[in-house]
Amino acid sequence: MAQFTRVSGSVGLISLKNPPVNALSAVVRQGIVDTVQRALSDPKVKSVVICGQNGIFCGGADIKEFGTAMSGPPLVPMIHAIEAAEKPVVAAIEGLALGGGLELALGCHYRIAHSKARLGLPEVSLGLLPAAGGTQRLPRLIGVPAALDLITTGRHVTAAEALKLGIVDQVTDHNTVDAAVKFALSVREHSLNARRISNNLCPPPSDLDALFEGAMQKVRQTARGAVAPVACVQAVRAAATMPYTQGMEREKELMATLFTSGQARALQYCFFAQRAVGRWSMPSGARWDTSKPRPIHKAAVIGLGTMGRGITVALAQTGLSVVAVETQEKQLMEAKQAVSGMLKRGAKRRGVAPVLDLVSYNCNLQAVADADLVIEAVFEDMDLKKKVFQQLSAVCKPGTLLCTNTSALDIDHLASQTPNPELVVGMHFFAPAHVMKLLEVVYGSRSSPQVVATAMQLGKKMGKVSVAVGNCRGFVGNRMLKPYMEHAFFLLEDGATPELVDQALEEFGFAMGVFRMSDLSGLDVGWRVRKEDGLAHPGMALGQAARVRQGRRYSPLADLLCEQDRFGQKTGMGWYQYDKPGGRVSRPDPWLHSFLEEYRARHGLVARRIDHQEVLERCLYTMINEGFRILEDGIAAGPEDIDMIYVFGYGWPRHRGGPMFYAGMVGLERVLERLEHYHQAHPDVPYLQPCNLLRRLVASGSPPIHRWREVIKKVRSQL
Ligand SMILES: CC/C=C\CC(=O)SCCNC(=O)CCNC(=O)[C@H](O)C(C)(C)COP(=O)(O)OP(=O)(O)OC[C@H]1O[C@@H](n2cnc3c(N)ncnc32)[C@H](O)[C@@H]1OP(=O)(O)O
Repeated sequence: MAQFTRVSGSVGLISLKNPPVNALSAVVRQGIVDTVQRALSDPKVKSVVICGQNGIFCGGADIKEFGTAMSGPPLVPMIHAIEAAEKPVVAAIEGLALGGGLELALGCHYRIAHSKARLGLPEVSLGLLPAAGGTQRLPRLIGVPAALDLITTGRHVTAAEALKLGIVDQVTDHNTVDAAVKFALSVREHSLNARRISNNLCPPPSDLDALFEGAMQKVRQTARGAVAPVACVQAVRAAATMPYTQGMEREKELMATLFTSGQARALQYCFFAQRAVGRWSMPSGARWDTSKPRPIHKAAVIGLGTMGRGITVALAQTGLSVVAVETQEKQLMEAKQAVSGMLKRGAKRRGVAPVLDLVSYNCNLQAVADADLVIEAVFEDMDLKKKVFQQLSAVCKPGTLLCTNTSALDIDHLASQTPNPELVVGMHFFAPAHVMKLLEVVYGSRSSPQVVATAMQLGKKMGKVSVAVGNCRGFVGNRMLKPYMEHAFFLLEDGATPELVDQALEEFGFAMGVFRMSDLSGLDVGWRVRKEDGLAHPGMALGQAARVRQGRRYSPLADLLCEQDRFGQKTGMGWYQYDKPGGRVSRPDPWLHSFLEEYRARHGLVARRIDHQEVLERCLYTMINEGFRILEDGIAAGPEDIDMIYVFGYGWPRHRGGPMFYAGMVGLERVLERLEHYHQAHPDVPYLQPCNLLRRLVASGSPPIHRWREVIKKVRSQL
């Protein structure tokens, strides 16, 4: 709602009240319409200030309302009425003015911001555009290039940048409402014509066509199939080329296409899912709101390879004191140099001093004795990790949390090496660990809720999206990756090339196709795991039995490449070729194509034409099927957890919402039907067998994703 008071004799003060961010819900919009009318019709009121309660101006339209039938007064006429007012209206911007909130402020005649406020039009990240006049007013106010930047990226600007750009008229370090009231008193007699942004023309850019062509090219390159950034450019073009009223029509038209697009739904789902994963729960009933995290003052990292270095940087950047341990002196010195470099570069980017002093380096495990939390990041080898956990149990002070960065190994087995298994938890970071936003927090059967809460909170402090998951081989992310990759190999056997598979996945929106990704992360990683699992060893890839392992279809293609030292980028060849070891630009490799032909001939396989649809269905639907198994097994609490893991850790296109959301968009019946079809064609691939939960969901009428938990509960209770 909105409250009205008269202050300083003649200033009408309208204050938005809708905690936590004063979103413009129907009630708030109605409140604004009513209070503005009251202020304008009150002869004692000579000017008006609009502010938000609790230190926040406005977080924009109420996103929760987007999926519902809209009620209450619409934003556009409401903002027009404010702009058309004959009394000066001043926006007092504290905290945030985002989306519809900033558009409301742009309808006011003046804007005063607190120095700590942030402003922006982030609609693009929700699959929308600023359709309450934002695409038409902002370019008129600050020019086309700056408006294009803000609207297509959705980035927030500080008050200082907003002042420089001309979005706000004044910045204050003091009480913003007091400053705005004072300002409103000083302008009460001023003419308002020039202050109505919609009256103004866009400052003409020098080469309009080149500017918009460049902008369009840029968004098409970075958007990976997202439609909103393209519509944003089109809407700003309308501002630059059309009178205001026509521009508003164009804005409305473009918004209508976006609003009904699946992408907007997916992106809005991601917005809420990202927040929902913070409200974690465990099968024991322990929850985020009943488990209190422990304070962590000092952390330690054991093993300073790529992962350990990144984790050290991420911890130090939160302000924690970190002991970094690597037993070999030479590697320790190399790691110290690398970590210091990363800290310096990070600090430079953020315009702060590097926190080099927070990290101490040591060859001796004894140095972690007084740490509150230790993260083990040694080589992915169970025996080695077990040894480290045994040593840590002897060295650490009582109560120290013991965390492992394993990407797949059994947390319970590691926990059993310590006298206090309740203190053990997985913290699975993604490389590079100081950059990637995802953290899988893996609880074992005996991890205490307090320990999980501590790991989740630490992840949040590091700026990560932390997702709590249960313990199983590969946890959530890597467990689902296995059938996805396996199917990519089968597709090569059946007639595809790495280029074809990658192109289908990249056109779908993945940052990188499965083979390019495999070359980047190194083929040897998976090879080592398969060898440990008894699935691969030299010579096994020959003969008729080569394509059957443990009673099911197996593709030895990746093993065969590894046997020839084709480990990907690091060796300059893998699924693609590179100009040198460590090279990054992939090129199709004629050697690989002949190798595939020979391989198929040797095994009596006849290559057939594979299209993009088959690639997507076989790779993605098997991955999705495994996601349903994960839900059934209780490894993830809900589909949002899986989706956020894939969006933040595996390059799944955000505008497609994550694999489970995507399954809902495709239609669960369709996913089930295609899995059944492929399973019939490939009965030796168990991953293709539709899982029980998927069948149950379809049998329950394919409910929307937010209602899956009800069915999941029933299925779990029957297992
Ligand atoms: C005609 C169309 C015109 C206009 C279109 C729009 O205005 S679209 C909306 C544009 N605004 C945004 O995109 C802002 C979205 N919100 C945020 O980016 C952040 O929430 C924000 C405001 C920066 C605050 O971040 P913080 O980390 O402090 O808190 P958190 O994100 O956890 O949010 C707290 C709770 O508020 C809910 N919420 C935030 N913004 C909105 C919103 N615009 N509508 C509805 N709800 C919103 C958020 O979900 C959190 O809720 P909770 O239940 O606690 O999880």
